[in-house]
Amino acid sequence: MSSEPLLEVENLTIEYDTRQGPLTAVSNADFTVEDGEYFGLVGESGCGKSTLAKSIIGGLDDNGRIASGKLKYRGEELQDLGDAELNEKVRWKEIAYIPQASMNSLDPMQRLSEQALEIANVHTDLSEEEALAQFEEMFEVVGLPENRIRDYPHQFSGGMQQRAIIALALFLQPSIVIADEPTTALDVIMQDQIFKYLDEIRDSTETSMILITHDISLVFESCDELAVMHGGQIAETGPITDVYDDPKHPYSYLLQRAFPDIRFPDRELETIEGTPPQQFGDVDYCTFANRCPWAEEGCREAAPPLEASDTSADGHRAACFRTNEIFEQEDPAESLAAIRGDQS
Ligand SMILES: Nc1ncnc2c1ncn2[C@@H]1O[C@H](COP(=O)(O)OP(=O)(O)OP(=O)(O)O)[C@@H](O)[C@H]1O
Repeated sequence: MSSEPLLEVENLTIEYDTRQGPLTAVSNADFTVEDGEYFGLVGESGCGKSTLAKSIIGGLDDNGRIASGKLKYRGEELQDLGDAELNEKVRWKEIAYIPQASMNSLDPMQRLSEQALEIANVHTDLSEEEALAQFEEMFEVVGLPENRIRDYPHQFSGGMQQRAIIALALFLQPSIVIADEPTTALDVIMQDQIFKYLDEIRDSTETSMILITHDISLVFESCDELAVMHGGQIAETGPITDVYDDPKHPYSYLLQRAFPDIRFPDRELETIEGTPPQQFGDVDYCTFANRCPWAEEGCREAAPPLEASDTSADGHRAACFRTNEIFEQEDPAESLAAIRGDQS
């Protein structure tokens, strides 16, 4: 096995051409996903999560492009590869992408087995028999009866369809599955079940997962590492336990307090005022500054580097000029209450 990290996102900037000029959807994103790791990419709607995910498999919309930076899969640079090369080298076999609203991506006219064979034909030399045997195996991993691979999508419930899609993504045994909001269309019970199966997949395969969601508590429950995105920038990244116990960026601190936490059942949930902004042109400022209770003028004058703070653990980095003051010298809850008190 190669000693290179599985996936490296290096200072990646992605732009869309729009009528108002180039929109910077992802700005200098930087993180690494290792073999077998479950990595959460989290942030509110519009933060750039899907754009980043799509760029990894070369699936950006026609008006989107990687403006700078690198994407490396086991050390090999992907950002300049064309469609044919990406198809041959990485898609499905190495990196599988489950898009948002993926239930609509199943072809209603085709049996699941036929959809699996189509993927296998394009991306592998497997015989029909081998491909179907592999698909049956994955049906079992996701908790579906293997004798139902020849069913049509409409013969499955919504949750079963979602599992069938995960089985399709897994069946060529990729090294990474990127799952973009895999459970948003499902009810809470189904969501729980899907996450239970994702856990089982972790135990029975070596697949890494990039789980994209707006729900930071889901990521805390199911991932090893995470990156919190805001306005196209990575606000904070690191091991789950460190970010959970010791957030170093105001956005992840507030986002964490916007979701229920079993440690603090009586705590009031935070609302984060405003919405993530759209950025045009160079993003040489902190995109959270206009929503951040702690922001100062300097936060609007330069983009803070994503770096370790004075006391952060290995691999734990945040992009905030004020992190040491807010999280080391003060108690963030007290200083937040004081700021809010002053403002009211
Ligand atoms: N094809 C496009 N053309 C122009 N702008 C786009 C395009 N696709 C996305 N954007 C913009 O890029 C930014 C990031 O969008 P993206 O879909 O990546 O965010 P997201 O965090 O995945 O949100 P969601 O969870 O709602 O999908 C947003 O401002 C969005 O409006």
